[in-house]
Amino acid sequence: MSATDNSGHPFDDIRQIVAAMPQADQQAVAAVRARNGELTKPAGSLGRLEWLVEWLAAWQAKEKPVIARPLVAVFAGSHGVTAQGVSAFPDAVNQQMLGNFANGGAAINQICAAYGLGFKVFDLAVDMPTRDITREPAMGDKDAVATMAFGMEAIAGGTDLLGIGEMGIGNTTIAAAIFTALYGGEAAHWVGRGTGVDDAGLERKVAAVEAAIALHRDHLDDPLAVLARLGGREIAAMAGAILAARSERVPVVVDGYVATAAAAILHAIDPRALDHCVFGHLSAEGAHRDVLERLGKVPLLALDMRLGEGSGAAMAMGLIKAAAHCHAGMATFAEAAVAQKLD
Ligand SMILES: O=C(O)c1ccc[n+]([C@@H]2O[C@H](COP(=O)([O-])O)[C@@H](O)[C@H]2O)c1
Ligand SMILES: Cc1cc2nc[nH]c2cc1C
Repeated sequence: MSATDNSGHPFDDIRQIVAAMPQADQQAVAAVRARNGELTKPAGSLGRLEWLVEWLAAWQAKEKPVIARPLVAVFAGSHGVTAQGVSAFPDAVNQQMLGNFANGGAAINQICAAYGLGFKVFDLAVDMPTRDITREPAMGDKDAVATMAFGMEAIAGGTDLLGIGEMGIGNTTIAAAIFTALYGGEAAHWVGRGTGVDDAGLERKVAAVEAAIALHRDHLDDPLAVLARLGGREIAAMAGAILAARSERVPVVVDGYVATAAAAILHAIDPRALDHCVFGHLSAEGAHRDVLERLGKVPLLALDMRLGEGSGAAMAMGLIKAAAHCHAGMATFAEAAVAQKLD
């Protein structure tokens, strides 16, 4: 199925892919549970690590899940809304950080190196910002769908665990606008300090989100219209990548507040759309906890991180790898001649 068919409204293609999503493989989950009961540890003693292996098995449809080619995909975009003075950093940082990623100098390079994770960057035309959402739709509907299709390429090289992250000065304002559109409430509830704006910057962010919601209010019923009107290209691409991963049964680890905005768009289309996703960490961006509760997700880590660039997802991928290793490599009680629990 292609996301760029010419027939009908461009959003129809995305809805078709969502409607055709595969579901969890319960047989693989049952096999993991059975082996888990034999391994040399008290039942349940690896806590959520045990659940993580069930989750991997459910989506990989494998009785022994493998993480041989983990990949962190980082999507970079630029935002016209920065004209409203909503970030502590200039737009130029986007291009400069692309250079830093390529040279191995960013935090994400080091986390990937530490945990043996592949790393790929997708440049969503950082030299061509989306339009300022306080004045115009960020993108046309076709652009948004084409950008989702580009994001779907993230898994083209093959991966068995996909981390989703982003880079985009101004995109915590974009994420806050998306959450305000999806969930309602005061803009101030969804706005945080991002890269570290001062109080005046925070006020400008709230004003920008309020202006964007007022301008686009008659067009925010459809989550894909929310994505096109308010979203950045990297957010559309992340939504595409998460959806493509589902179609190919690749488990996904979502990064922080901004990446969660992409996931929330899919969840608003179909609440089952994130069943193949875990959330790597609880971002320091204040409203992340509220969003994760709405998505019914418990973050794996809480490290007060607020960097983006897939860093929180990558940290969690290290522990997911360890969970898979325990399951695959531990001895059973019989193999190790260890006495079982007393009855
Ligand atoms: O996703 C998060 O939790 C997060 C929280 C704070 C900042 N960021 C990163 O910081 C940039 C956006 O911050 P800002 O202040 O420019 O909106 C962007 O590059 C994000 O990757 C990301
Ligand atoms: C330096 C810098 C690095 C980043 N990585 C992700 N977002 C970022 C924002 C800034 C400002």
